[in-house]
Amino acid sequence: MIAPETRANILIEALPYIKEYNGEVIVVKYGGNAMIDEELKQAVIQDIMLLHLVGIHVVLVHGGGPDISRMLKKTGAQSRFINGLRYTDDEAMEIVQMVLCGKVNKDLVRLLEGKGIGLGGMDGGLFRAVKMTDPEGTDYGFVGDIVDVNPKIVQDVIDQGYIPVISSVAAGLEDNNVYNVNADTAAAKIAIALKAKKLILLTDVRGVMREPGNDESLIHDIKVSQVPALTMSGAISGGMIPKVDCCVEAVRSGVERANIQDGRVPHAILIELLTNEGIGTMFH
Ligand SMILES: Nc1ncnc2c1ncn2[C@@H]1O[C@H](COP(=O)(O)OP(=O)(O)O)[C@@H](O)[C@H]1O
Ligand SMILES: CC(=O)N[C@@H](CCC(=O)OP(=O)(O)O)C(=O)O
Repeated sequence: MIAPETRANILIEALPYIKEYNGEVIVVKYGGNAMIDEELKQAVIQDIMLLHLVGIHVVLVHGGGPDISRMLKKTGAQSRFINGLRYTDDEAMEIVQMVLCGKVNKDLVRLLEGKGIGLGGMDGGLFRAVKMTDPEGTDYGFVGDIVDVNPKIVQDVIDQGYIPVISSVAAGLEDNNVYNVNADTAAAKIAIALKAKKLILLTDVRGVMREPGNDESLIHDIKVSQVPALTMSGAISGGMIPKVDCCVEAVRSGVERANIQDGRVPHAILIELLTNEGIGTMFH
């Protein structure tokens, strides 16, 4: 049982942080690997609701990679990842759109109990993408690189007092295709376009590790200028590659701070934003 004075003190301790973030946009990316447990999902939703009610404009961008892989498996298709991105053929693209814009998006919107509005990258011209390429000429199929962001629809939803819940698909800029976009990248793009104060990427590890798998090697904070050396060391692989890249892009483009943190910790968002217990890896 917590004494009433202690409870009041906890709230008062949060006051400077609430003042700092009041009226600001915070983009939270909630990854599929941290979404598996219903109790944790509920804790994430409670955090977002609390922040919303104290006047902090949370924009939720979600993943759903494991759900897509499960659904692909049901159809007999395999999932293949290259540099942390899903190779997406046209059949996979249909599943990606169904799972992300349908099941995952609407489940989160429902949990927000009337406060959430679901948006896909096609809504209101939010994201336009071209086919992803890289210097090696890798073919990723219908994986898109967002080249144009029109955040008006998201700002309108915020201005009307709702919480935007965004899925990472995009309309083709130069063709009629729909593209699959990594959700971390989509979160960074929207954070930049909305001039968000902070980008938080929730995942299933404590943050960026110097030695993956060794929790003791967690890097607490990192200057974006230090990232190339870290990448060269080979410490960053798989799904961590797009995460690190997009934190760097966000910070370089004016987002004050980007954080990669453990979505398996209950109330990780509140701990990061409203206490002095910074968790995870902070990019600045
Ligand atoms: N240096 C590293 N530090 C931490 N995790 C790493 C690192 N390199 C690779 N990873 C992997 O990246 C994964 C997170 O990416 P991903 O599975 O795509 O998460 P999400 O579904 O949350 O987007 C971790 O579970 C871990 O296996
Ligand atoms: C291009 C690409 O890889 N797209 C991702 C989109 C979903 C996503 O990013 O989900 P998580 O955040 O849960 O990993 C995919 O198809 O899995």
